[in-house]
Amino acid sequence: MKICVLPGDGIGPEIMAQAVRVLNALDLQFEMEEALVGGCAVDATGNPLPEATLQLARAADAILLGAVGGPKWDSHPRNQRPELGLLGIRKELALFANLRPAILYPELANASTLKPEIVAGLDILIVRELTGDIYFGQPRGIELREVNGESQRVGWNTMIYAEYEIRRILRVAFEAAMKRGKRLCSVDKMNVLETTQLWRDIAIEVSKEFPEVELTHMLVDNAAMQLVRNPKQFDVMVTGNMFGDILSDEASMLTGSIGMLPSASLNADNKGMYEPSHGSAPDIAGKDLANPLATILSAAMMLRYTFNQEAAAQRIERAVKKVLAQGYRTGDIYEPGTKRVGTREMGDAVLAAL
Ligand SMILES: NC(=O)c1ccc[n+]([C@@H]2O[C@H](COP(=O)([O-])OP(=O)(O)OC[C@H]3O[C@@H](n4cnc5c(N)ncnc54)[C@H](O)[C@@H]3O)[C@@H](O)[C@H]2O)c1
Ligand SMILES: CC(C)[C@H](C(=O)O)[C@@H](O)C(=O)O
Ligand SMILES: [Mg+2]
Repeated sequence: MKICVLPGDGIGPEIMAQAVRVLNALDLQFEMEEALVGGCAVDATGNPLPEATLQLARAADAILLGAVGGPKWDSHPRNQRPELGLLGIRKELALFANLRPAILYPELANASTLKPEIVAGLDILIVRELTGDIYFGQPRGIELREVNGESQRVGWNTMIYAEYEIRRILRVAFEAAMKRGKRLCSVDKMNVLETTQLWRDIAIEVSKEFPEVELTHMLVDNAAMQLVRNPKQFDVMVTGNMFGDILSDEASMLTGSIGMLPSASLNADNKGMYEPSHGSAPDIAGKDLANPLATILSAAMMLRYTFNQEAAAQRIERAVKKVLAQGYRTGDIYEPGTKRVGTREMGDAVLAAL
């Protein structure tokens, strides 16, 4: 089981260290190799995704990523943006299916931004398309154009989906729904955008292959509202790259914190990159404050989806549940009466629970 470990920037190395300790505590044989991606790779090589990193990622069975980016690189030219390292791996490895489970651990009911009775038992899976949409669409750019009789800078991007891209992510979502509550909500903006009119048409076509799943459609603005009004109406949600980015951050707060939301980014062969849904959290980086649980839970997803080690995945998930029951909390999920711990201590607690 070869794992390419990419700690990245900001809190990335701190949370990754805890996930690696947890993996090493299992009775499994991993070969782990670390490489640079993001801002640290820009600093070392000028390239957010050095060729050596890409090669290692290709050669590995799975990739574990911390986070990339930070203010240090905000004024770098666009081809040196740390985020390009992440987007580059997703695209190069065709990791088109991003699974983001938003699950409320009962111990965190009070950490949720919603009332306990609205979120109790929450278990939603957001299936986000990850290699298309406005993120990758061409043409794009910033240039001088004649507007209203004067020369002005204009910025533009292209929201584009080909039929095959929509079809394959819809199939992943329907298959996930088959294994869960058999309800799928497809989120689009078909009232305004042609791209998502096509999305809705194809969702309806693909639904014919899955007659047991109840397919509903929702416009993205309403979906954002419904997520905080009554999130338990959802089982599986499927949407495009950009809407999925936004809705999954929103959903994370229903579970208490973005520091709790893991993710799997899979290709057609279940090769995957596993990453927390949050970013490099520059405001708390280097202070031993970050919540490592999203990364640790991402490692559990890796064991489940790429390595078929369901028992080991559940062992990690039970350990996380246990440390929460024992009252351990990083600052993002802290409430009076619980034990506030740092990143490393949270890792210690998970190891002890294992
Ligand atoms: N997958 C990724 O690598 C990824 C994802 C999102 C953002 N980013 C990048 O991260 C940088 C910062 O972005 P941002 O501030 O918009 O989003 P962010 O997710 O990094 O942080 C948003 C807020 O959530 C908090 N937070 C995030 N993760 C946490 C954790 N594990 N524990 C406790 N608190 C946590 C942060 O402290 C911050 O207050 C940007 O450069 C952005 O592009 C990277
Ligand atoms: C860092 C950024 C490119 C990334 C995204 O938008 O996909 C992040 O926000 C995420 O959710 O993984
Ligand atoms: Mg995001």
